[in-house]
Amino acid sequence: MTCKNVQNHELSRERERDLSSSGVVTTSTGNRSVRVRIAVETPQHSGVGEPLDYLCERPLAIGTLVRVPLGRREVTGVVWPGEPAPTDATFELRAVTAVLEALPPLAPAWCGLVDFTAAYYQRGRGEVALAVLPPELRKLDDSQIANRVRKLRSRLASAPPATAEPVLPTLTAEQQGALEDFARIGDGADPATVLLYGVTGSGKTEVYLRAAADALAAGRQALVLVPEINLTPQLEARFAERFAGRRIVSLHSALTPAQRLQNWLAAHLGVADLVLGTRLAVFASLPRLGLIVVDEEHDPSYKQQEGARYSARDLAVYRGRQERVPVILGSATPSLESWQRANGGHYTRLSLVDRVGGAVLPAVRLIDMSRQPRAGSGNGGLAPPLVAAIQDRVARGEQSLVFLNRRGYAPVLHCTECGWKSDCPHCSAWRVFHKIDRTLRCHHCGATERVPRACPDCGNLDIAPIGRGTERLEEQLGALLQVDGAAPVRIARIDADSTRRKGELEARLGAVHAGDVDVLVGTQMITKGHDFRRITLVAAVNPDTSLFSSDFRAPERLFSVLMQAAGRAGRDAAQARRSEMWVQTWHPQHPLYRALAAHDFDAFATSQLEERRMAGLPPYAHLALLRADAKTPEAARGFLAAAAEQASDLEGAEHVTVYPPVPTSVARVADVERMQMLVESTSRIALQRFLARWLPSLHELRRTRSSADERVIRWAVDVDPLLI
Ligand SMILES: Nc1ncnc2c1ncn2[C@@H]1O[C@H](COP(=O)(O)OP(=O)(O)OP(=O)(O)O)[C@@H](O)[C@H]1O
Ligand SMILES: [Zn+2]
Repeated sequence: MTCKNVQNHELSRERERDLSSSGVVTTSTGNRSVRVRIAVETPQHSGVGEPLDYLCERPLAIGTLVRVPLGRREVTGVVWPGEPAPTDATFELRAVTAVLEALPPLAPAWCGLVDFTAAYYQRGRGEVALAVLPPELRKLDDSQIANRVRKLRSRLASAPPATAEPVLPTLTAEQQGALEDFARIGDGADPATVLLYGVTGSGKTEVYLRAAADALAAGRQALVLVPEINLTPQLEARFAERFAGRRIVSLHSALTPAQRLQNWLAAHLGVADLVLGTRLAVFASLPRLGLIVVDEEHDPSYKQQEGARYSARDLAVYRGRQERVPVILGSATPSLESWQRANGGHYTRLSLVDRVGGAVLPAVRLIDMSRQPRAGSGNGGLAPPLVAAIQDRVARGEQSLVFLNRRGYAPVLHCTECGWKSDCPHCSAWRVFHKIDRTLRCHHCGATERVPRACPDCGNLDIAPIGRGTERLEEQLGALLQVDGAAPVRIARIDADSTRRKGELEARLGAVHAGDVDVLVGTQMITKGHDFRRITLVAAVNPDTSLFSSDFRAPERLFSVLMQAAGRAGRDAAQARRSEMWVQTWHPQHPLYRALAAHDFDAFATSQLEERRMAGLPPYAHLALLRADAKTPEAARGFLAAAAEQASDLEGAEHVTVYPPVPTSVARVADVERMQMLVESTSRIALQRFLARWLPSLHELRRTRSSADERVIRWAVDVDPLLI
């Protein structure tokens, strides 16, 4: 489809608005037809975000899926709420080609969620609607969908095998109290949003399970969101075990298109009782929705980073209010946004301050690296007391977890002779050395090359890695931990590289849970959510790198990652007292580490919120980022500057501040230069209104800047951006 076709359609809609009629027109063939408003997927750059009008022989229920012509293609669309534009009998609208009747219509509330998402994140409604439906729905015709529905229904005709009633653990007093409070506040006409603030290992999952059981018992469906479902097979298993007689489906991007459609259908038809999914599952169609849980609500992966850049956590809260369903946001380290809302009474805070079974949180040990032997003295940058402490654990048959948020062997290779470094020719970034397959890989554009035998600039044979990633850490630990005559130390590495093959992650986690691993090495993948039972030592070997980042959210993220990592140690009460969290740092006096050592989230959050308030940053101000990509930095900057110029003339401009364009943190990726411009307002509504006035004109601005040195490849807006 070309933009022109869309525009033509749009233009004719403009003309239609001038004329009114009963909504029934006579087409050239004499059939009486009604107008229907249909959301279709139009590309964002076309500037057409609103549903389009079509003709149909009969009225269609809101939420019905249809096939309609759009430009030269035929596409899937959804009958949308709202009045079609008044009719213009002289103009012939195009007709709906097919009605997908096998599928019950989507609920008006679902359309409302999409409407909100589109308006809030400044995208087209049709684009959002179609992007969040299973892609298969766009490909199948009515009889194929009917087939899928029939198969699903017949497969589910028999009730799931009834199994023995699961044995429920006796609730702790805190869990009991939280559930009672939850039931009480959930009873009112306006179900509450609850922030379940529970320290790591306090048994938040049990609270979710009970709340879900109540919703199911009341004949409702429960939606449980998790940050990354493939990281939490354990959670899936716990729900499956607890609700053995119920239908549980998962919704996440790792499913095959056919599975995703099937699971989505099970939710939409109301046959699934429980939906467990990642951020996209917030859009699941759930006719009997009765509860929404957002586990690890602080997790950055709830924010979509392309297309409509929505926050599934925030949409869950919106959806709960709209559908009058209680929402539980759970975390040991809530986002500062949620924490502040709880402080302000917008959310009800329920706290679990103790770990289950009397387990205590691990003692935090800050190792001052300036007092340790320097790297290069054979210790691989690992403090000798830490190595000794891990050795002790190995000898006692306990597990350790060593955390480093950088994969690969070394972040850069360099030539000791001429100073050459392994930069990426396409990005403003180094290419990472992966020893396992002797490649240099750019983690931004994916460019991969064999490691050169000699320096490409001077031919020197002596090229060496600088710094360390998880692959090297694994190698160093292997060398340092092995004691002569002792059994080999079993080290497992879990990161995106080591778990690329299907089943590999489950296998490695399984080995850890089974006790077949002594030391677990990995990236953030291993620090969140897992209920490890045998880990008594957690170490963060290089957390300082994010201490002085320019991103104002970096301290919040670091604190949360470290607290979550610490939370993997000592979860079994029997081992808790000898559990430790080690932090290698050059800044042991830093307030962030001090708060960590005291396990004092409240103190940390309070001081961060105060800093944010003084600096006028979220949650006290509201932000949007306008980004532009172009072949040259000048073109990207020029576009943003011109956009800022336009902004200054708009109504409501006095309520927002538009900052000058700056390069993004990695300014060039795959030969594309990226610039961004921050837009800020103390009022969320003022910002929303302003963006809605401003952004439509940028499509035109982009078209007019067409000369080779002015052209931008794309622009996009990110409302409530997480990464600045
Ligand atoms: N009432 C209970 N009685 C006995 N064991 C319990 C009870 N509640 C939870 N547990 C167990 O306590 C452990 C920790 O619970 P859970 O994993 O839910 O913690 P969490 O609060 O989600 O922690 P994290 O934030 O670290 O993920 C689990 O092994 C769980 O089975
Ligand atoms: Zn690159």
